[in-house]
Amino acid sequence: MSDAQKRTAGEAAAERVEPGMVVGLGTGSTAAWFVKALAARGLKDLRCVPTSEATAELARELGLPLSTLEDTPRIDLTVDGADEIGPGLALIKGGGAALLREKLVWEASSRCIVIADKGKVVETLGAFPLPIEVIAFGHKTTANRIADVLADHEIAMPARVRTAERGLIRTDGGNLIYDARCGAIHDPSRLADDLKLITGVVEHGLFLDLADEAIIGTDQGVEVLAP
Ligand SMILES: O=C(CO)[C@H](O)[C@H](O)COP(=O)(O)O
Repeated sequence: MSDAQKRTAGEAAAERVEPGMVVGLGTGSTAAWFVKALAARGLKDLRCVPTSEATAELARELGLPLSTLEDTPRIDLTVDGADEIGPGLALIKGGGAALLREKLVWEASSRCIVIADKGKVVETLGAFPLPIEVIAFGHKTTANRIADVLADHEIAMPARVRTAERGLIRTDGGNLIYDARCGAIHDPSRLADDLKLITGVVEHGLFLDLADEAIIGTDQGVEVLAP
């Protein structure tokens, strides 16, 4: 993980924004570099839709004009980080627990750019634990059903609820996150569909067919990847 590479990617993505755009602001350390670089450009008439309370706070501090998905349901361009970038720009996201709002904003966007350091690019998704957002009510029952789906995908390890020192992590929406140590996800599309069918699962961190472009920061500059 290289913060310099994250910064390179974030700054390059900020150059893609034009005055007057509605911009989706991602969450995480790479997205934060984008937000800072965007604010530094001082573009006129932007409206920015943050994907988390943390990003909203950063954007507010930097003086970026904020909006909501309710007030601006169509977004021109979203720029966000990822935990893994696989073939076809299939992604794992949600390491920062913002996957639900992120996916809502991505899906409302005409164009999505994923930004990352070089270490995030993988041949097969799944080394990074797959985040699954779950309603707190009955979450242990939901976890059993998630385990059944994972077993059907030859993933033996049950997903684990995400905790911090103060107890269970809550998302901005008040839900819980389960992390599934998949190892390798051989059929991301089928796994995505199967997880979505579980009552109690709100969303999962597989972002498939959503990224239009990846800007990867390297020590030499940026690499641009297409799906
Ligand atoms: O999906 C995310 C948050 O939910 C982040 O984009 C992802 O975790 C990458 O974070 P970072 O840029 O800090 O490595």
